[in-house]
Amino acid sequence: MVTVRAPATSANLGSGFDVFGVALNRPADVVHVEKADETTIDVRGVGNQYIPEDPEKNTVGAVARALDAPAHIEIDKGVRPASGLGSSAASAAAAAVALNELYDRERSNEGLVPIAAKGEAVVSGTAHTDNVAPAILGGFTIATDQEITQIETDISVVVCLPEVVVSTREARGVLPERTTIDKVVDTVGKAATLTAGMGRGDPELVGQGMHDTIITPVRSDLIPGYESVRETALEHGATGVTISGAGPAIIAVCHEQNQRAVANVMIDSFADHGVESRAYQTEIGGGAQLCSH
Ligand SMILES: Nc1ncnc2c1ncn2[C@@H]1O[C@H](COP(=O)(O)OP(=O)(O)O)[C@@H](O)[C@H]1O
Ligand SMILES: N[C@@H](CCOP(=O)(O)O)C(=O)O
Repeated sequence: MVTVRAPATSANLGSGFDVFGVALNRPADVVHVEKADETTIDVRGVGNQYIPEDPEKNTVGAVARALDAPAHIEIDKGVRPASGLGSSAASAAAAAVALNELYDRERSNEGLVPIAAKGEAVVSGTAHTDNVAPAILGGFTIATDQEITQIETDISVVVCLPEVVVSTREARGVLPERTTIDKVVDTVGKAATLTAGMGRGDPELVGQGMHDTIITPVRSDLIPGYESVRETALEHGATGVTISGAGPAIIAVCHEQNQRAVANVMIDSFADHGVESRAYQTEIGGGAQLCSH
C-alpha cells in the first residue's frame, strides 16, 4: 500500500487564467493505492456522495490508465468537490505520485503533471494543468504548454468557501470568446506584477496582480455576494481578492496578522447574502507528499 497526501490548490489568481496556481497548506486529499488486476475506487470524506467511483468518471481512473497501473484506490477527500480549490486535481495529483511509486514508473514530478491533467480532462473537458502543477510541485506555479516554472513561497492567504456549488465545467461554459487589446495589456501587466510579488514574497505586489477584467467579471455572477465579500476583505487588510479557480471559493492574499479579520468579514459578508461559508486561514505550501510505502 502506498499513501500520498496532495493539497488543495487555487488556480488562476485573477490575471493568470489557466496558467497560475498555488498549493495551499490545507485542506488536502489523501490517496491510498495497492496493486490489483483492474482499477477499483472507493471514495470517502467531504462530498464523497457527489463523486463517482466509476474508473471512467473519476480523475484517478484516468491517471491509472495513463500510467498503465491498475490498482485498488481509496480516496480520503479533504477538498470539497466543485469548490474552486482543485478538488478533482488533488485526487489526480495524489494518485499520479502514488501509482508512480507503486509501479516504479520513475516519472519525475514534472513528468507526472500531464499525467494528472488527464484526470482533469475527464471532469472539466480540458486537460488544464494549473491545478495539478501546484498540487504536485507545491508553491506558486506558472504552467504553460511548453514548461512549468515553480516558485517557493509561504505567503499567507484566506480562502472562503461558500455553501454554493459551481462546477468547473459550468464555469468554463461562460468564458468570453474574445477580448480587447487594452484588456490583454492590462492582464499581462498584472500577471507580471503578481509573479514579481511571488518571487519577492511580497503580498502587496501579489495582491496588485490579482485584479482581472476578462474572466472574473463574467464568473462572479455565479457567486452570490461576490463583490461585497471582495470589497470588505480589501477594507479589512486583504492586499488582493479574486475567485479561486472556477469558484465558488474566494481567495484573499494578506499579511499573516490580518488573516483572522479578513476571514471573519468574508464569512459575515456571505452571511449577509444568506450564504453559509467557512474560511481557511492558511499559506501557500508544499505539493504532494509520500506518506507511507
Ligand atoms: N477524485 C475526484 N475528486 C473530486 N471530484 C471528482 C473526482 N473525480 C471526479 N470528480 C468530479 O469532478 C467534479 C469536481 O471537479 P471540479 O468541478 O473541477 O471541482 P473543483 O473546482 O473543486 O476542482 C465533480 O463533479 C466530481 O463528481
Ligand atoms: N483554470 C481553471 C481552474 C479550475 O480550478 P478549479 O479549482 O475550480 O477546478 C478554470 O478556471 O476553469
